[in-house]
Amino acid sequence: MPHDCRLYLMTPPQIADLGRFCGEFESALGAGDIACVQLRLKTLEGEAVGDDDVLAAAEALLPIAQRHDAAFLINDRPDLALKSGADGVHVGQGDASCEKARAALGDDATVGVTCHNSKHLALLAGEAGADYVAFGAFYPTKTKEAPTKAEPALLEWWAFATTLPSVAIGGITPENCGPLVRAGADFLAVSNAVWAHEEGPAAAVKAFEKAISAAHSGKV
Ligand SMILES: Cc1ncc(COP(=O)(O)OP(=O)(O)O)c(N)n1
Ligand SMILES: Cc1nc(C(=O)O)sc1CCOP(=O)(O)O
Ligand SMILES: [Mg+2]
Repeated sequence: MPHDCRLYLMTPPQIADLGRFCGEFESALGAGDIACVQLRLKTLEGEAVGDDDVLAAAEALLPIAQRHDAAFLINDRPDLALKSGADGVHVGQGDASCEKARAALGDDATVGVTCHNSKHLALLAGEAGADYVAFGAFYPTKTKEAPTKAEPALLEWWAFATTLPSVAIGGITPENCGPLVRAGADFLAVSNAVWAHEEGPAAAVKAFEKAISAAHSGKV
C-alpha cells in the first residue's frame, strides 16, 4: 500500500479582499488534513506584488495556518519568510538558491525547491539541503504558464531512489490525482481546484481527501 499523501495548499496568485479570503482560507483548512500552505502572491493588474502586501497577507493567514497545524511557507522570498515568521520558503530555479534560503532562515526552517521534470535538479536540490522537491506540471494548469510537463513515473522513480519528500504540482484535481498518489507523491500542491471549486474550498478539500483515500486503497 502506498504511504500517506497529504495536501499542500497554495493561495490564489491574487487576493483582492484579504478579510474575505481569511474566511475562505479558514474554511478550507477546517475541512480536512492540510499539511502545508504556501502564500504565493503574484502580479496584480500587471503590477508586481509589493512586499507590504505579502507581509500583510502573511500576518493575517499565518495564525490561521498555525491553528490548523499547517506549516506556512512564503513563495520566492526568504527575506519575507524571515520577516513574517513563516515556517519556511519555496524557491524556484530563478529565485534565491536553496543554500541562500537555508542560510537566511536556519536549519529548522522548511525550504522547498522547484525541480520541474528533472531528476538532476532534484538530486542537486537534495544535496543543497532542500526539505522537499517539487515536480510539475502534471496536468494543464490555469494558474501559470508551466514551463515543463512531468509524468507520474518520475514520482515513482524518486520514491524508489530517495527518501526526500516529493511534491506534485500543476492542474491537480480530485478527479485526476489518483495516478500521482499511486506513484508515491508525498504531497499534492493545489490551488485552482480548491479556490475555484463550484461548491467552495471546503468541499474541494473534502473531495481531495476522498480521492486520496480511494487511491491509497486501490479503488481508482
Ligand atoms: C510546491 C511548489 N512547486 C512549484 C512551484 C513553482 O515555483 P517557481 O518555479 O518559482 O514558480 P512561481 O511559483 O514562483 O511562479 C511552487 N511555487 N510551489
Ligand atoms: C505554481 C505552479 N508551479 C508549477 C510548476 O509546474 O512548477 S504549476 C503551478 C500552478 C499550480 O496551481 P494549480 O493547482 O492551480 O494548477
Ligand atoms: Mg518562484
